[in-house]
Amino acid sequence: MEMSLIINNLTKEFGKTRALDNISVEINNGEFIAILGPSGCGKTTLLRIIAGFLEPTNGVVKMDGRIYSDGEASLPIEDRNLGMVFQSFALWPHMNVREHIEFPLKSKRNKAVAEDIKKDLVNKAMESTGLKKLAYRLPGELSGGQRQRVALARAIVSKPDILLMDEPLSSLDAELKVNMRKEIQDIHRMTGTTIVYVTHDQSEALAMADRVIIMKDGKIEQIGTPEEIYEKPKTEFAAVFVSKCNIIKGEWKDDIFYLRNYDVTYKRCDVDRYFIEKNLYPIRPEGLEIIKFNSKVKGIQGTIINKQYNGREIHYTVQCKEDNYIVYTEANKCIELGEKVTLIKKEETIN
Ligand SMILES: Nc1ncnc2c1ncn2[C@@H]1O[C@H](COP(=O)(O)OP(=O)(O)OP(=O)(O)O)[C@@H](O)[C@H]1O
Repeated sequence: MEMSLIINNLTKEFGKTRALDNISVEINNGEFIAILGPSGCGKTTLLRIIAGFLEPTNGVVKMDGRIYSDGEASLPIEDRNLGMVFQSFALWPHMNVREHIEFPLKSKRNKAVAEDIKKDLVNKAMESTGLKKLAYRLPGELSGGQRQRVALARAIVSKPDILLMDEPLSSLDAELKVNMRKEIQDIHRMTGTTIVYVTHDQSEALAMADRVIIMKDGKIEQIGTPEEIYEKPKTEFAAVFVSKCNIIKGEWKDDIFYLRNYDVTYKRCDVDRYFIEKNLYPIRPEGLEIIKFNSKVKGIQGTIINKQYNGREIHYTVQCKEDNYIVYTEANKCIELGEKVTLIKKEETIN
């Protein structure tokens, strides 16, 4: 596949704060990329540099061979063919839906586009976002989800090379969020646009993206497909942030892991070298089984200190000596708060 957006050794410093620390990534044409990380990790800074709102301290951003920024020269924002959707959708109260969507086509760079083509582009953008019937409504007469769709339609109308999205769903309620995910995926499929999507919500990133970039402290921790990121985390941070892994301490000797504090061993499954070097074993919450305390069974002993019913599953927090572990079980399993239990690693667990 043809490379589209190339980011090379990108660094951004604000005074003493290094918001981006030597970031390199190549994004394919038409790819849906999620940038995932906690608050302050540099996601927005990366997006703002791609957009052209910020200049990097060092490094290069190139789009289809064209230099966007290289630390010296910089292509002005209006000459980068971008669509943008941000957390606050910034709609003008006096402009109706249709006028909002027409607006980007009135810019200088679209001057040469014929009126009937513009009309066609606006109609297509309204159709793909389901806004046709609402064309003459003002923002104040729309629901949150409908306003978000106007922002999306406005961003895609001029067929951008890249669509940049910064936490676009964060102000919507839970149900609407899940519906809008589907709409964004539909738009991606229909338009084939490259999408760079910033979020701190791992379920959003895993659900929609072709590849996920996990960031921490201005650095890339891991890049991979949602499956790779979830099933084969390569760092402790990726394992905990995305898969909610329990990080069990102990010691590796060849392919056997000896747990610290317990007379228990685990055989090596698909555990990344990173964890072996650090004498750790990451286990996802569904990779442990809870049984009522049984001193004859070799496992981690602990006490249930929290229980959350979650529909299909129950999420338990189990206090085991100095560590707390999270375990998900089927909802029909009945273990009470305060009960003593034994945790056993399921055989089939990948890690
Ligand atoms: N204009 C600025 N001046 C100084 N420091 C800044 C500036 N913009 C960002 N930073 C710092 O750079 C770091 C990265 O910020 P950034 O906004 O990229 O994080 P983020 O991952 O998008 O966080 P959030 O999810 O909270 O928006 C933070 O430590 C932030 O305080």
